[in-house]
Amino acid sequence: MRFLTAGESHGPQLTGVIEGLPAGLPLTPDEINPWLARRQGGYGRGRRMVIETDRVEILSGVRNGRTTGAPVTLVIHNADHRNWQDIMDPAPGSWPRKRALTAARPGHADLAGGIKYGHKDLRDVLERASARETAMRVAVGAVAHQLLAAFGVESAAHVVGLGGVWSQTPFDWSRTAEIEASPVRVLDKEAEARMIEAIDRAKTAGDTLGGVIEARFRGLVPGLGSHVHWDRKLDGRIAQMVMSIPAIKGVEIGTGFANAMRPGSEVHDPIYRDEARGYYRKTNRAGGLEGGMTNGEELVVRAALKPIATLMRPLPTVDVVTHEPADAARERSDTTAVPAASVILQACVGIVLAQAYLEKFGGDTLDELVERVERYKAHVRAF
Ligand SMILES: Cc1cc2nc3c(=O)[nH]c(=O)nc-3n(C[C@H](O)[C@H](O)[C@H](O)COP(=O)(O)O)c2cc1C
Ligand SMILES: C=C(O[C@@H]1CC(C(=O)O)=C[C@@H](OP(=O)(O)O)[C@H]1O)C(=O)O
Repeated sequence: MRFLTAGESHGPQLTGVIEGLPAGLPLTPDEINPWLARRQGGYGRGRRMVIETDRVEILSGVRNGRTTGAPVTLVIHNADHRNWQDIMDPAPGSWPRKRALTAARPGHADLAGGIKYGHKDLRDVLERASARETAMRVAVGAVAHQLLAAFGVESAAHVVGLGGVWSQTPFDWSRTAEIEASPVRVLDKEAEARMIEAIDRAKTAGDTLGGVIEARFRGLVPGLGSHVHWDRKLDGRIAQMVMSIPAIKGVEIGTGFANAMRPGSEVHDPIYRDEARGYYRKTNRAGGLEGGMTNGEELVVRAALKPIATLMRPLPTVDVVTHEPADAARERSDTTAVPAASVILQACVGIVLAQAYLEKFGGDTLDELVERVERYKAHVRAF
């Protein structure tokens, strides 16, 4: 399964094309729209999220609510486009353009993208660099999760830390509804209040915040990915996907960073087996991955999100037209996007896992795939 996304933040729409889905997968907008709503939520988002109510349209590859095996085309319209039509479509050759952005924002793609593609109006860069693109990636991730659900895989995501405040309440599968109801997607109520205060303080100060997020998957078969070649190792593929999410600057599997400072005897998860459970571990510091493969334990992926680059109290920069010192451009912006990013992380890791299932089990129809997965589960139990 592969996919492409296209579309600018303030253009008419985002488009996604997914190729390689099996036939027979139940799929309607109802499976995707709740993911889009979850991604739009979260305390600390800017006014753009008030303008948009993201809804997906499925334009190809599905009939009667099931995939046909043909490429699936997804569309999400940008409601804000109506306010940006003339800005997005300036007369050819006109300069200066309306709302041209020339004071490159430190931390955003503006300067490097402007130099690389020869744009002096850095809006030509930001329109595609914008995390608006993640709306379509989450839609693709929702489709991936439809597939994972057919194999018995469940997932969840939450915020571990935000703006210097750590949640002290560990993740709990029986409390995912509380995570969904929390404005900052944490279980720890005291931390939640302090995170909200931190966001309010940052907003008043014209500043922004980052944080740490976590996605979890259970029900995965062991042996997704492979140890035999670098580009088939699942941890590497997950890291690539996760690092491609805007503003994510670190990725961790299990307790990866803490493990680095402990002796092996306190890190590696001893192996047990009984008839009811098969092979299992009492600890999961490896986060469900060993040797580039799932090991049958819960997959735990963490990521570090830097603070939003656009500051209302701007940092020093240089104007790329005048070459004079300037204050960085100020655009309508989020104060933090950490809660939203946890949903993006969950969706995106789901894409890599769905790809790994399709590679391992093949098949042109969902029925074939499910049958092969079940047969493999029997092999795992007997091994
Ligand atoms: C959900 C989400 C929303 C974001 N919103 C903003 C924003 O409003 N303003 C901004 O400057 N950056 C925002 N970002 C981050 C930028 O898109 C990102 O920092 C930029 O594209 C540069 O890429 P890099 O941080 O990966 O290097 C957001 C990121 C995510 C994941
Ligand atoms: C539009 C989304 O996020 C945007 C990501 C973003 C950025 O620079 O990455 C900048 C902001 O865009 P705008 O200038 O239109 O307010 C965010 O709102 C979204 O998540 O759907």
